[in-house]
Amino acid sequence: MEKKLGFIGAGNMAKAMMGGILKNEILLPEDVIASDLYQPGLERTKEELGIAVTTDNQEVVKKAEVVVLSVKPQFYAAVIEEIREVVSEGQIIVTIAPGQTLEHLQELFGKPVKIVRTMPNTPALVGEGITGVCKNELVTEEELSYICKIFSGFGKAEVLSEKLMDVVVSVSGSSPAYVFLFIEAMADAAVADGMPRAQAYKFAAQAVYGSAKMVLETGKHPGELKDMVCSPGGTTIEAVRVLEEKGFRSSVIEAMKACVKVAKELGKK
Ligand SMILES: NC(=O)C1=CN([C@@H]2O[C@H](COP(=O)(O)OP(=O)(O)OC[C@H]3O[C@@H](n4cnc5c(N)ncnc54)[C@H](O)[C@@H]3O)[C@@H](O)[C@H]2O)C=CC1
Ligand SMILES: O=C(O)[C@@H]1CCC=N1
Repeated sequence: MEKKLGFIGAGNMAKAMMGGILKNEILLPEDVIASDLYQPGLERTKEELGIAVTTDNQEVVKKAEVVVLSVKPQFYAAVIEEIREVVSEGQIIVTIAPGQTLEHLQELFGKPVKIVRTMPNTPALVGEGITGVCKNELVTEEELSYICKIFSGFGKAEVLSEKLMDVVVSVSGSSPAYVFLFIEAMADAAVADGMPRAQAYKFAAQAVYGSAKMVLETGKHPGELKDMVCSPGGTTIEAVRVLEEKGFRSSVIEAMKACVKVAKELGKK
């Protein structure tokens, strides 16, 4: 029998995960419950997904064997304080917040609790997410596999060492935002050169999608794939020259280092 899955906080990330889990039939709507402080949002989620909803966080813990804490990192301490007494030994608490280490979470609970720390991303909504996963010593390998199965319902899930979790924030948790900026910028340029807006998004997004697929499916180095596009004396190498001149790669690297820094700082709060 499948375990019931609960979400405390039914915002963007929780809805992306629930959408992926239900669409791919990993769980049925009756096996999912979510709580939030914001009642109108909850009612919409109930209508859209057919799941049970409540404004009582403790009810989620009482009804679900696996509970995902899907509030902002700054609300973790308050939510844990609210639910810690009703969390039982056999339950699994899944976290999705940057910076919140297993050690810190354990301290907040103040008692032994099975915790799986993860970092998903919003492409979960369309079944193309990727999630980094690690666990504390109370979680068995079988339980970890079960959590990975749930996360695989909306993309890929990979177990890794906790010290890499801040990197996962920058390379996949936050990175859809940089990719959307990139797509928007490409579309703006296409519009500037006369293409209708909707068509520009389609062409830019499909080019990003196809390029990502080439990296994943050919196994070729991204540099080699880039070289395949650059004809001698052609259009692409000229665009590459300008991107290098404007510090494109360095901007991405610096932005991601800033992202990791904030993830580490969030863990100290
Ligand atoms: N949005 C993203 O792309 C990603 C977000 N995350 C993490 O997911 C978590 C949630 O982020 P988002 O969904 O983006 O935020 P959000 O603001 O969209 O959702 C958070 C929800 O929690 C609710 N909430 C606040 N306090 C609450 C409480 N005491 N009890 C119950 N519900 C409460 C809010 O009303 C809101 O609906 C954060 O920890 C974030 O770092 C992780 C990976 C990607
Ligand atoms: O911006 C944030 O803090 C969260 C974590 C990863 C994506 N969104």
